[in-house]
Amino acid sequence: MKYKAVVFDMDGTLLDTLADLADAMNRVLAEHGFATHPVDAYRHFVGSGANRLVARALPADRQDEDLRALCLQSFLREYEAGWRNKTCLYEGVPELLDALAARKIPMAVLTNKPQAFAELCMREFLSRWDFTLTLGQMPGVAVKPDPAGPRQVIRHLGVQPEEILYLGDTDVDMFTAVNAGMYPVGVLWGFRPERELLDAGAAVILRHPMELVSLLD
Ligand SMILES: O=C(O)COP(=O)(O)O
Repeated sequence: MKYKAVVFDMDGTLLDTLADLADAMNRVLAEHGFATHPVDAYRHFVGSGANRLVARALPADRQDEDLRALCLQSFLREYEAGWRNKTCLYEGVPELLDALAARKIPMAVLTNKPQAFAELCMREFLSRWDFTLTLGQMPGVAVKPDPAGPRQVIRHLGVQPEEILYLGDTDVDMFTAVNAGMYPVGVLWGFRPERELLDAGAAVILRHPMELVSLLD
């Protein structure tokens, strides 16, 4: 078998978190008297960490540092209050994780979600499965697509980068896989379109989670 481990992105790949993220940020925007965004707009705001989500959601002419920092704190507070209201596993993900577990394939999560929320989500939605590591965004550590996070995950898994399938739903995820030497697998059930994933280097595109299993044979 060519591939020995699977690393997953979280938001838009394992979990549909879009509505809870959007609701939290829209509450912050409303609090400041700014226009809110439709939930679908957040498909393009999520993926590069909470800092970038806040900056992308704020009005273009209100990007001053202090306001961004204040809104980031408010966003984290609001998200803490509502992170599991509408969030759920994508259809087919439990079956895929069961299939990987049955084959004893080591699994890990690498996400730009703040570490504390990544851990909460793992406990709430993914505790049935054994993950070697969950690595989220931490202060002072560069977010994906920087290769620092992937290197840490690869070390923990104890396999070569080219033996790892990295599944993600955004261009950032594909760049992350390419930068770290992992095999970039784009998924279409998440937040972004196929064209973006292909342009960012996706080697293969999945329409349903169980399609991953054929890459392991
Ligand atoms: O940007 C985020 O907050 C999370 O994004 P990711 O799980 O797709 O890395």
